[in-house]
Amino acid sequence: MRWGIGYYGQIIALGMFFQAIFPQWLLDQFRSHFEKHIHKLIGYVYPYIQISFHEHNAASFQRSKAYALIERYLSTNSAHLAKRLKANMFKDSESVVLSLDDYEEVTDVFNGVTVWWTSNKKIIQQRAHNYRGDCERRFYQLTCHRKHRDFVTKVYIKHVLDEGNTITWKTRQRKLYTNNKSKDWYYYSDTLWSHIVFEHPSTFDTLAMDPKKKSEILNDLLTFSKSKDYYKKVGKSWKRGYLLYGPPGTGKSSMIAAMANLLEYDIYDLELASVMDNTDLRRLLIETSSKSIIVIEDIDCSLDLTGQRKKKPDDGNKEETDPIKKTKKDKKEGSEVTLSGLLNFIDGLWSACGSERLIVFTTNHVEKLDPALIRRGRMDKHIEMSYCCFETFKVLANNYLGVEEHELFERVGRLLETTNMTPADVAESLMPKSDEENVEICLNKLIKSLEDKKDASRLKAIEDARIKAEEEKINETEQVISHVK
Ligand SMILES: Nc1ncnc2c1ncn2[C@@H]1O[C@H](COP(=O)(O)OP(=O)(O)OP(=O)(O)O)[C@@H](O)[C@H]1O
Repeated sequence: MRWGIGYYGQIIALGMFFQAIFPQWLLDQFRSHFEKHIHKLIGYVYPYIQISFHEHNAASFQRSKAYALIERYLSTNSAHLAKRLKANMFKDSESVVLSLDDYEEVTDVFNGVTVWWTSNKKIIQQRAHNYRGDCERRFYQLTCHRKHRDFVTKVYIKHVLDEGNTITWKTRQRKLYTNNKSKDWYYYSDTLWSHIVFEHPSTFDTLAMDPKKKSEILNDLLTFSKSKDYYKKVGKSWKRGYLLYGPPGTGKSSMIAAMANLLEYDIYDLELASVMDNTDLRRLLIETSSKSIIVIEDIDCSLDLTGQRKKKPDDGNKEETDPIKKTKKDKKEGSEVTLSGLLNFIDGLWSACGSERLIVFTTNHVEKLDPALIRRGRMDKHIEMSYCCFETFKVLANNYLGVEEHELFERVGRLLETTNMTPADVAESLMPKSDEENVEICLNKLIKSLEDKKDASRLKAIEDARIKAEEEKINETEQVISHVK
């Protein structure tokens, strides 16, 4: 006798097996087939797809970054929107943004693909224990043809967000920061820097200096700003030091403003005299942002050769009566920034926090600076801002009087060859002081002040020579007397 499930048993088992597998398989087959056809069918009737970008993140209620970038992109790239600038303009803290009216459509064409944007809103009823009310949810809706789905989701949206980022960066208001705050600020604020909007009009066009030198600096700056990968490749942090030196009024501050305007950087004007100690200096550094210029003006007045901080003349002996302020003042006077602290600030480990940064020192007396402070690698480029030469004068004449040529130019040129006058003084003479002062009057004013200066320096040279001769005579007489004795 044989034991087993038998012929019928085998068939039933097989049946049960297929029943277990097939329904699912069949259903899956059917669904995928069916869905494909349904999509095709919808595609024939309505061949477009829509993608929404909500203003607020549902979970955190924070404003969505993508929404803000799309807003920037649409407001700048839509000629249609630009036309009705007056209608929908509102000013946020940073810059002007144009918004799209509800349900208004804007068409955008990118690489031959057309998409349509609309601004929309949804009213949602909210019910919390103690709150009941409607809440408005705004969103942008992007419509495109179904066949461009991949291109739109993978390429176009990335393009919109990148452009939005660039526009945001370009249209933002730049800032001028300072660490020199009123004393009370220290008690009420956690931030080390205070700022105002930076709106200096100086540019490389208005900057008067030798054109060859100017274009060299311009190229240097532009190359720096595009060298992210290069700095990474050579293992250097992405920063560059500039030392600007020359007599007062030769345009050092104007140069810094022109640099900031060219690269669209913020400026951190660091006043070393207000920094308590090296730790404070490091904290200030950490709080600076990328794409910025850190400036220390008149560096020779802040540190002496031994690296000790100089006391401000008006620090004085005034007795502080307010006990809180007294403690603070005592603390400030007891602290100091050292040369090594400053060197660490420029190229120590901490200086690598943040990137794309320029560090600029200015001084009227380059010879007084410690060589360690200005060696290449720390201050990569040394720029001398000098007295006005003929080329410099031509830029100033164009800026202040709007002339490129004049018969008096030759005379001015000859005088500038023999007389040291700063661009600030030249600019002052060239600036018309009333409506009656025309080009000729202004140029004659400049010639007069150049001649006066030349005479004054000649007289000074004669006087110096006389004093020197007298001193030599006295020395000689003293030597003769001592010899006779
Ligand atoms: N090279 C220049 N090009 C254009 N304008 C200049 C130049 N130099 C000076 N000026 C004019 O003179 C004024 C003073 O110049 P600026 O403050 O830039 O000089 P500075 O060298 O920084 O002086 P200081 O050493 O005293 O700070 C500026 O407002 C500017 O109008």
